[in-house]
Amino acid sequence: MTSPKPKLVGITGGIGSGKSTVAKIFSIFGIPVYFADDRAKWLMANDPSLKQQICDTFGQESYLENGSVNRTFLASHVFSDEEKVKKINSLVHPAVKRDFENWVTAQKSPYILKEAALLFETGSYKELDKTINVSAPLKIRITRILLRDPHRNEKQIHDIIDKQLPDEEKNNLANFVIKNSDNKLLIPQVIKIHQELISG
Ligand SMILES: Nc1ncnc2c1ncn2[C@@H]1O[C@H](COP(=O)(O)OP(=O)(O)OP(=O)(O)O)[C@@H](O)[C@H]1O
Repeated sequence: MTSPKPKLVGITGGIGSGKSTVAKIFSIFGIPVYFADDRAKWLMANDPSLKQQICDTFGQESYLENGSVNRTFLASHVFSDEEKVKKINSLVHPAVKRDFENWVTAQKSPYILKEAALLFETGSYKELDKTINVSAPLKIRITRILLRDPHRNEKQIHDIIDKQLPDEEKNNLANFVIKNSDNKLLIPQVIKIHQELISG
């Protein structure tokens, strides 16, 4: 007998909102989590067909001689140009979609989580059954990012924030909102959503 397909739940949030932290709490409760942004990086470095497409589009310089991604080249020649960002996304997103679909078929759980920074911005939330937005005040997010990534400065963080939907819009689109300010406990909020997802 085949087990029923798990419910697909997206978890997102602006930079530094704590979506990875919250996703890790769900995974401690035994819920499988697909970290889409990490997986996209892995696929760019390891999927032969995606690597070939990237080389064909942006040149052999996209990879170093040892086969690893040439981050310096991509940062200055691809990620700095909006049209090229769209192009590379049009190569990476289908690869992630296929990889996610393969991964889902192997999961035995009432629901699984897909963690991604741009779930609403890319429209990929439409392929999911439910969504969770992790929300935190901007000031707290910036403080936490500067602590986590000391190499970043506030301007770089604001540049990323400007490319993301505002928190209020994401809260309106999401089925569930987890508040991650300093005075809110995460685990009770995770338990409540977990119970709704397994009973609904
Ligand atoms: N409730 C909290 N209290 C204190 N620190 C927190 C809390 N939640 C998250 N953090 C810390 O804030 C930082 C950002 O959290 P996390 O990496 O989970 O965010 P994210 O939304 O996944 O970020 P990004 O979009 O950059 O990947 C991390 O260092 C994390 O440990």
